[in-house]
Amino acid sequence: MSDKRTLKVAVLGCGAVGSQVVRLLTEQSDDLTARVGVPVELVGVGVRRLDAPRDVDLPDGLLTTDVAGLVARADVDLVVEVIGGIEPARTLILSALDNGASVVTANKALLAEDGPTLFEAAEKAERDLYYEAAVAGAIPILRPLRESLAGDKVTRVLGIVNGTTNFILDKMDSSGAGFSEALEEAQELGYAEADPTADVEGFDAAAKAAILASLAFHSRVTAADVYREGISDVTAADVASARDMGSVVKLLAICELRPGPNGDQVAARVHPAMIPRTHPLASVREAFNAVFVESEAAGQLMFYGPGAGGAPTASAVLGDLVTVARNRLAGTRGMGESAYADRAVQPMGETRTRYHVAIDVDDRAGVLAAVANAFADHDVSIQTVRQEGRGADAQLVVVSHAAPDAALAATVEQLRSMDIVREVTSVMRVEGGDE
Ligand SMILES: NC(=O)C1=CN([C@@H]2O[C@H](COP(=O)(O)OP(=O)(O)OC[C@H]3O[C@@H](n4cnc5c(N)ncnc54)[C@H](O)[C@@H]3O)[C@@H](O)[C@H]2O)C=CC1
Ligand SMILES: N[C@@H](CC=O)C(=O)O
Ligand code: NA
Repeated sequence: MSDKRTLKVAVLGCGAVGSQVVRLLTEQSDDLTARVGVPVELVGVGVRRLDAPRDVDLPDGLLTTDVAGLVARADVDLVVEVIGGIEPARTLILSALDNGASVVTANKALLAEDGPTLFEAAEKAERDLYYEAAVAGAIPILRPLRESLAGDKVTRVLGIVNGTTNFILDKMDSSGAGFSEALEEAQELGYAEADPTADVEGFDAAAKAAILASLAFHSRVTAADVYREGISDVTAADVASARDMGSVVKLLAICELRPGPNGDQVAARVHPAMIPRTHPLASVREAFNAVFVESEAAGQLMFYGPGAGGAPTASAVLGDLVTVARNRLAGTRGMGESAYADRAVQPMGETRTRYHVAIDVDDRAGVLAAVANAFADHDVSIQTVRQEGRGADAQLVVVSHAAPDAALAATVEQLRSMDIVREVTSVMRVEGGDE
């Protein structure tokens, strides 16, 4: 047990999350002292500009633009990094660890791009590196994967891990709005950034998928290993087509253990998918997040709550801070990275998925057989076929059984090249039902 009388904390960044971390640290100072065992003292807040407007009243003298100097202070025990992005966040975290501080971060982009460098530095320095806030904000999901489920075998993690895209898709479903209209509303309400690319194109969710897959399957998975498609091409017709099937479109982060030639592989992907309205993830509305975990012994678990926003994210940061502070006082460390399994990553083309394909066709003899043959040519089995309309308005809606994604993509290519197919109007993967 350490004989420290006070734990000194530096917060780097005072934006949406940082300002709420600072507020909670000061407002809940007495409770934090009781929970940790010694006073937790905020000794500095590193910012880019001293005169920027902030959502929190800071005690005098705490702000500094000398962020590197703050991290280098010998008396700082714990550094909270909530600047975001790759640099200078990476250098600051590495320098904090090197100086003997423990680190709490919410930086999913950095963890997904270069997590191993950070974990190795934490290991070398014998310090904690915690990051619960990086995935699904306030929802406790990384700790359950790392600790509560450490005795089980997780086989699948299926999540709605981006609030902005869930809000947009929910709007498109509930009001029939198009993508641009729904995005505009998300921006007006402050969910989406002025530049919403990271959210809308799935980069944010892919970073979170990499972190989830690494922890769930005890392997190193980076953002580059995650197949990614965003929602900017999802049309009102896709959403309506899902509704006709009793389904809803969601941007899903899917991490699975899949059989490979030399044992189980990790498959990690982010893309829009249709899921049945009866699936627990279908009821996740607006900007909420949820993560559905399947494991061998526990079965199915669902974690739900606010996945974004300053205060919810700060809640997760403070939870880590208390744990890391307690560890530090006890002279111990929590479990770091667990990458012993070292599983290979399965290429997307080999990953088994299911497709929903809506096709405008001429309603004449032989059309159905020709469409079915296109699927058969790629060894893809059809689960259901529905015909809507007649004559020039005929539409076939085909849902496949599971097949390698490359075979399904090739089937769609072939359909697009066929004379009897006027247009392939909707192509989307299907999740959450029988394979
Ligand atoms: N906002 C959210 O809902 C969530 C955010 N996160 C993560 O939390 C982190 C922070 O996000 P936000 O607070 O939303 O971002 P933000 O953009 O509101 O805040 C970042 C702050 O860092 C400051 N900053 C930038 N460079 C700096 C530097 N060199 N030195 C000192 N300060 C600097 C910026 O001026 C800004 O005030 C990011 O890693 C983000 O991915 C994680 C979960 C949810
Ligand atoms: N931009 C993210 C914020 C949290 O990570 C989201 O919309 O979910
Ligand atoms: Na979380």
